[in-house]
Amino acid sequence: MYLHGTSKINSSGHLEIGGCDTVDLKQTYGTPLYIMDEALIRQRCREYMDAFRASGLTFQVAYASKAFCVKAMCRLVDDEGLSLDVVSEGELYTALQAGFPAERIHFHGNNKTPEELEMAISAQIGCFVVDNFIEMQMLQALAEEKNVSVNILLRVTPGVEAHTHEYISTGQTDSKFGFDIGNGSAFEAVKQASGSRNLKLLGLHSHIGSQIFEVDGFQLAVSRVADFSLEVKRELDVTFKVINLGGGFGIRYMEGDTPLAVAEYVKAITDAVKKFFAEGYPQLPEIWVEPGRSIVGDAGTTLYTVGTSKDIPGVRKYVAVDGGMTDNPRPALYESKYEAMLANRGLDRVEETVSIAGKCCESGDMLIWDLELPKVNSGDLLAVSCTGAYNYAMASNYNRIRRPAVVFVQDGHSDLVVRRESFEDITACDLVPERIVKQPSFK
Ligand SMILES: Cc1ncc(COP(=O)(O)O)c(C=O)c1O
Ligand SMILES: N[C@@H](CCCC[NH3+])C(=O)O
Repeated sequence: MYLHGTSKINSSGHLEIGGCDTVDLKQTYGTPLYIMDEALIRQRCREYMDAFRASGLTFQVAYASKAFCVKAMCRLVDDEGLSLDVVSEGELYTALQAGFPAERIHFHGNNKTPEELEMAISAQIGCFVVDNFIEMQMLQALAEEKNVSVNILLRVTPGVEAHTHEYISTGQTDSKFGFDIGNGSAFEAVKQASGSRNLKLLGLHSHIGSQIFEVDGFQLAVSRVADFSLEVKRELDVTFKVINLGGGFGIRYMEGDTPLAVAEYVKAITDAVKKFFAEGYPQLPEIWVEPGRSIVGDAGTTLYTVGTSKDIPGVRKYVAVDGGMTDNPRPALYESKYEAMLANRGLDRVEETVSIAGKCCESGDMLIWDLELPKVNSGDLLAVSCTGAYNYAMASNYNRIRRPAVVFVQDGHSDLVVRRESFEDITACDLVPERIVKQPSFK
């Protein structure tokens, strides 16, 4: 397994992250456990901020909180000076509860409810990324009612097909998100937004997809957005102050993955902005981006305890862990691949090829196929790397499995940032109608 950030094998042969021995972490917190390398998260935040500073452009880096949104993470991101992108009232609530400055919060989503818009207006967030005409009308009406002016960006689909899994590709014309540049709907949206009384149109937003390794898709998106901005300037005399180019920068999950360094992505984007907005545009726009996965993805490791196994001679050996698709649905959803190792036996040599099964009542609940490990025993610890993004965030209670705890580790200290769910949590929202009430059979 590739060792990201501060991960290393210590002299006892144990995986250590942030100076914490994972065998000790299991003793303290139990498994499954998400372990987040705080130093690596901070390093990634700084890589973005430094690269943008070097570009000389005015910028905002908004962490896409959908990747991993808990209060401690919001605090950390604020501490590093980033902005925050939220897509629901739940994420907004978490950010506000964490004391994240509202003026640096951007609100996304293709179906924001009136309640969500109200909540965000009342909180005086920095910007709404408006996705469609119905939302624009709703937002205008609510802002007018409250007699306030709200900042907006219009989300456009630039007609760029990102080279990634089709379920996480979003910039193409046939997408549920945004106003299409190609069919005139983006132009109409600019016309309406720039004419509205209570909406302050700052600019455009484009996001082409996720886990992208090449820069050409981003460069093409910048050129399409720049062409469109010039058209809008010419036809409507509207100038954009801000261009938001979304997130999507890829990370290394597996050996064959070849992401660029953060600085290279940023340079490609900022150079493209300088190039395509150079001619005919009154000023270089402010550039905003929204990285999620590339801030937290490789900082996360999930620690499991091995339970049962099933050997089918000549076919395959299944080794089951105490988690699965409930804490990491990505293999089942996207056929995502992960690397893993035995965290308590990091120096032992490889002896067998096994497939890692989750504990859900679902044949598709497989975390890793054909993984080379030392001879695995019940009670061993399995560490799966690169689980910081879209794992805890997409976790579920399927089979009424309790969501794991999350710890931040740094310099030999561990801090619990999300406690493990309890049985009470699992049944907290259940109600039993009076007519079928019976005393609980288990306390
Ligand atoms: C609008 C928007 N912004 C930002 C992101 C973050 O993407 P990533 O985690 O790939 O950086 C996403 C998710 O793909 C998104 O939909
Ligand atoms: N949730 C996806 C990516 C989509 C992100 C949001 N647009 C993943 O796990 O890779």
